[in-house]
Amino acid sequence: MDIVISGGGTGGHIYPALALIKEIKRHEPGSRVLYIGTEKGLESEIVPKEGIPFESVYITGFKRSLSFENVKTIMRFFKATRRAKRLIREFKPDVVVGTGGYVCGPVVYAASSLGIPTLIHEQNVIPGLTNKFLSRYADRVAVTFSGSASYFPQGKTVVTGNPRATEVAHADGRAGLVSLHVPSGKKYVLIVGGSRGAKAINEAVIQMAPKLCDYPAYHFIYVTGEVHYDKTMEAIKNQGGVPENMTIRPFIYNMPEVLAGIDLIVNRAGASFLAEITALGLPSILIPSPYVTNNHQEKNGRWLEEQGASRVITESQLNGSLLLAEIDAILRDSARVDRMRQAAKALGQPNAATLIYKELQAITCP
Ligand SMILES: CC(=O)N[C@H]1[C@@H](OP(=O)(O)OP(=O)(O)OC[C@H]2O[C@@H](n3ccc(=O)[nH]c3=O)[C@H](O)[C@@H]2O)O[C@H](CO)[C@@H](O)[C@@H]1O
Repeated sequence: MDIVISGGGTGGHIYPALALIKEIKRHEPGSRVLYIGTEKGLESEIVPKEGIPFESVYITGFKRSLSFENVKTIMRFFKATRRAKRLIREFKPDVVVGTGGYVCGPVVYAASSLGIPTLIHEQNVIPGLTNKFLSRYADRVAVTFSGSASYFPQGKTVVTGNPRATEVAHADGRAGLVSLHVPSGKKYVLIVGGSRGAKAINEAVIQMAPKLCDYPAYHFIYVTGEVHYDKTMEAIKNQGGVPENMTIRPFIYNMPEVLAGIDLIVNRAGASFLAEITALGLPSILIPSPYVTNNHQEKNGRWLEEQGASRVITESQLNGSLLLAEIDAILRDSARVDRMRQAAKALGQPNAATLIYKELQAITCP
């Protein structure tokens, strides 16, 4: 199955695409793949690192308020569609897939107008603008949560889960910990602010860093986000240095393995991470980003909290002492950890990638 795939801006749209590529290649090793993204998005860095051919189009997102920029965006959309059509005609795929982010707009629209089968994937409970627009043209809409099916046309919408869940469910946790050179026999806490890092979480971690030596049974793996790394390191060093029980990274490229090895995650509430957490049955403390469309991260996070899988802390409540106290309260209580694990696992959809692959087969060989 030869596939053109597009998804971008942040990791939450890119990693589901990469997971789906892995699944297709597992079934059909000879498949050819072309990834179309933007130069500005994280995909221009992540995708070539995976050895996947990458082409870009130039496109920006719509502003929700009235703005002249939107007129420019429409012009860019038509130009990007023309380029996407050229790339698709040259590549001749069997199917074109979009995994969200505005770059999918011109790519999936171009494919549909060329008569090529298309599928889009939605990660969040509340869908993004691009996917809502594309759902009119796509042959299939694969959603992660049954709750989002009502936003899309009936008859072509299927609940599959997020393909990244499948990848994470098969990961080797021991290899993840070894790759980070962390000491053995600890309880491991991963702190990460989504795929780009989060200033508010970084500030809380800087506050709690000097107190971590009081918790020698725990090892903290802390991901700052690429753009925040230098400043955060400087702040931690100015307070007496990196604690012995802390490992700091700007970004983790083997995240599935690392997630499979840890005991607790502190994170934003982005949908791809949540698919991963639930596939593994991992207890979590979630600090939803308040800066996203329709406050959708809080809805994602509260959904897990209601099921008993997570503890949600809002950004306005967040500080270093509260975060450290919550981490300790969960890890000290093994019965609570077990309950959270089971609740998370019950929400996981580890066969998501296979379900989407079957949908792709159905639309390419109707
Ligand atoms: C600010 C913003 O618009 N955020 C959105 C974005 O979040 P964001 O891009 O942060 O997405 P998620 O938190 O959902 O997923 C991040 C992905 O990046 C991976 N990862 C992250 C850090 C790292 O060091 N290494 C690594 O591999 C994770 O394993 C995961 O697969 O897309 C999500 C859709 O999925 C949405 O729900 C979020 O609201």
